[in-house]
Amino acid sequence: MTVDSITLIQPDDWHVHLRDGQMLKQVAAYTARQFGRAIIMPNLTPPVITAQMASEYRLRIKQATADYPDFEPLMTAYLTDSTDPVEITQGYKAGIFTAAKLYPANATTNSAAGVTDVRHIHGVLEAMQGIGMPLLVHGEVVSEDIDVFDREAVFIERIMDPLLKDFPELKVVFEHITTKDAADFVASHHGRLAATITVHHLQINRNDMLVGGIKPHLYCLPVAKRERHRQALRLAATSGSDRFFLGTDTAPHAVGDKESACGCAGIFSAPHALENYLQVFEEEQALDRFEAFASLNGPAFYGLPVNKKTITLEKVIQTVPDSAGTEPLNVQPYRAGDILSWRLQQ
Ligand SMILES: NC(=O)N[C@@H](CC(=O)O)C(=O)O
Ligand SMILES: [Zn+2]
Ligand SMILES: [Zn+2]
Repeated sequence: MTVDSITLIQPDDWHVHLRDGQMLKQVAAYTARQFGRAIIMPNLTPPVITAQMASEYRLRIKQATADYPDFEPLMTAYLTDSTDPVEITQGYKAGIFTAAKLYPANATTNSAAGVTDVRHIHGVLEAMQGIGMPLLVHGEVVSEDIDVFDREAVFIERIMDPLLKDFPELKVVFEHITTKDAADFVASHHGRLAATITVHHLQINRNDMLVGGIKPHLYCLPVAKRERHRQALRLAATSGSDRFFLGTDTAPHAVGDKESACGCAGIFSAPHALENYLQVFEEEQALDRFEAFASLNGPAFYGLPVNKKTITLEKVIQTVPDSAGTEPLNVQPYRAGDILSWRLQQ
């Protein structure tokens, strides 16, 4: 049976980098036009560490998305070695913070101020566990002796597994998983562990990034892995398990910073995120499971209501534009120039 349109409860994006200043102004609407809510990552310079900083940043996002007044940014706190548990819990209780983000120091973009050892934040995690505040984790070790393709799998045994044992009631989201190891770990864990899966990790493997010339616009962290991992992620996303949900990790960097001798990590996937995810579910013959992944599992995990609106995607082809924004901060959308088979009705 062919389907030519699909209507579902409006999805949320549980992992988004909107940046700030001019970049925020030029990328925010791409997220707001599709999603009801978005978990906003705090890795700005300087990072968002206080409730005051988060509420000011939230206002700037609301201004940048004024055309979509119903769009709700959900703010996160950037954890450092010296984060005060009181700051985090008060921010959560005041409704400013929805979650807190653990970046292992130097694991990814703007993570220099991240956590050097999880022991330093045990007090914060204890407090978060007590109030049901989710911990979002960039799950990669940073040890120089660990190959970059193994950093997520090693993180599971060295950090994630002990952390979950130390805090059995803590809600944890393993962000942007890229390996079969992580998908299996989440699926088999009986506690409050979930994972976001990006659309690019469902669509590309490391060959796409490296064969026939290096593609800087497909470089992100965690880096895309072997084909067997991509297949495992597709199985997990379409499995019907409520522990996997949509998180694009859209991470815009100016073209000049991507096409560089030392290019930044991050894929700007916001513009056609839903169309690409839907294509994956169609290819996996799992269209009937898309709404749970995109619109139901995330709110259930976070303890939030589902969105009231619905959206419709139609079987209409469209070409992804080559560029967004203005120089020198112009960005290249994921799959620029490709023809997509679905289109979000506006
Ligand atoms: N995903 C990325 O490759 N980059 C993100 C940071 C992150 O999510 O790790 C960014 O902020 O650019
Ligand atoms: Zn990350
Ligand atoms: Zn991210």
